[in-house]
Amino acid sequence: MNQLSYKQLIALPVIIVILLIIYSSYLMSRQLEEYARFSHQEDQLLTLNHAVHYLENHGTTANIIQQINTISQITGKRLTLINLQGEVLADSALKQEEAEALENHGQRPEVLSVIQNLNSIGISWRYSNTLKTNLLYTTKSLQINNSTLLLRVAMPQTEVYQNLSIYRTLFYISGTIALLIVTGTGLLIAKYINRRIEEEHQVLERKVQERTQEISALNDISALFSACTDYEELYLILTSSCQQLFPKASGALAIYHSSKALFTNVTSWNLNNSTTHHTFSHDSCWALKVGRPYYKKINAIGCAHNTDHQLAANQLCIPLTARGETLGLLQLYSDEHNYLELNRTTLSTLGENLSLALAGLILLDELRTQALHDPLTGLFNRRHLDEALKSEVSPAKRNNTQLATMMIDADHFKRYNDIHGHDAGDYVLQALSKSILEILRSEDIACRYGGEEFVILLPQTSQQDSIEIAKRLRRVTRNTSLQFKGKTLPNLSLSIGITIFPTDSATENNILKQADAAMYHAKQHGRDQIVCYGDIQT
Ligand SMILES: Nc1nc2c(ncn2[C@@H]2O[C@H](COP(=O)(O)OP(=O)(O)OP(=O)(O)O)[C@@H](O)[C@H]2O)c(=O)[nH]1
Repeated sequence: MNQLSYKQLIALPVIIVILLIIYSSYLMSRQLEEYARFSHQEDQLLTLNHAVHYLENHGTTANIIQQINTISQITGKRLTLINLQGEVLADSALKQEEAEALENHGQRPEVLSVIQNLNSIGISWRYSNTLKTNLLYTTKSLQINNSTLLLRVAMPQTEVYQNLSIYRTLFYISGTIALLIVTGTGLLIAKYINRRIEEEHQVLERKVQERTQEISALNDISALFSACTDYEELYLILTSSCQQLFPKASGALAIYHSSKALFTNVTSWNLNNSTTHHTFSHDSCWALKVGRPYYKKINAIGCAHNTDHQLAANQLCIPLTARGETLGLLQLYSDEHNYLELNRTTLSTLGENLSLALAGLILLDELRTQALHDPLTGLFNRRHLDEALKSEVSPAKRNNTQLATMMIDADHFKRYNDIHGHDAGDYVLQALSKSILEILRSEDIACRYGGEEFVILLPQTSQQDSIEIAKRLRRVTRNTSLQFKGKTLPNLSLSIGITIFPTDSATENNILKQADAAMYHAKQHGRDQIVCYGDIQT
């Protein structure tokens, strides 16, 4: 629908106001006429009363006609003296002989009513045949020298209408002024409303534009999030996006470590560096406790994890969850009044996108772990061993250090399975893997090579040191008590082959062959022993 102009908007109310004014003018005019007639009648009755009173006190039969004429001159009204038979005795508007020649007034309504009741006052608005004009007649009885007479006062109605026309003129002038004021005010109000609507419209348009830009920016961020292949990339995009989209806010991202049941800040922006690496528990955040975003206004209760930013006016914590699991916490701080509140929807959407991205990375991690690990023992698998060999040989070559490779095989494992069952075999392989991990350093790499065979890469390790490690492993394996389904299982013996790069002239391609050859040699010579490839070559 086309927008109406403010003139169109006020046209209908103005027409209604004008009609109302015309109608009320008509009513008012009638009221004014009533009022004018009433006030003139009152005025005339006052004159009549005064005249009667005066004549009763000062009038005599001899001077009555003169008195009437005098009063008429003073008041400007016509006075007529009539007897109870209706005969006119005197009239201030006529000569005495003309007055006496007048027809009997006994049937005039204002006279007749007083003749019938001497205490009453006769009033009549009518046409005067004598004066040829409309008059207001009022009549009252009076006592002069013990005789009862009637005094009639008359006044032309033209006076009434003169006053009425003054009243009307005043009314129309004030009405026109009022109409002009009302119309002018209406126009101004309509103009003001129209301007406000226009402003509101512009504000809305601006908001829609901003929201569209925000949505587009969020889409871009979401696309970048989903393209991330590692956490560092994700943190970088989050930090730069938040700084760009919400320049008046600072913030941090914490990741949940289920193993420790703790959150650790992994990145932050516009905050001091101590925020990153800050660790806190689930209970120290209201958002985590209630399971939905928590917005803290100024002076409200803040979260306990927010130790450095307790003074920030506003704080918004958004739990990051996916498939019902808590993955992390997005924290935002701002000293700008209402800033976070105004951007809450966008920040929540950002939080949702971030949750999805984190869930994607966790899944990717799980897939990577599955792809590179052996499901039974949790050690690296053969695929990872190939990669690890390449990445360990290079630094050994570059730094001229030794890389020890150990091939471990459980002795007579087939028999073990046959006697104690496949499940017990699995259990023993898991126990052996645990023992291997226990004796290794963090930089060592343990892999399940296949079946009951294991390979360990020991960077920067000499033959002597690797023999010590192998001995320790055999000792631990021998001494570990194996309890399975209420039974104590016998311990395994191990045959271990060792080769040292580059001492044993091994190359990247034959390290495993040499370790296998040494292990095979151990098998051939009675099992349960450690053989170094270098020793069987000499
Ligand atoms: N329980 C269990 N057994 C496995 C697994 N992988 C391989 N094996 C068994 O390990 C046994 C290996 O047998 P062999 O290669 O003959 O070797 P061995 O019996 O250990 O004899 P030597 O190596 O000569 O001492 C086979 O019976 C396989 O079935 C596994 O994941 N779990």
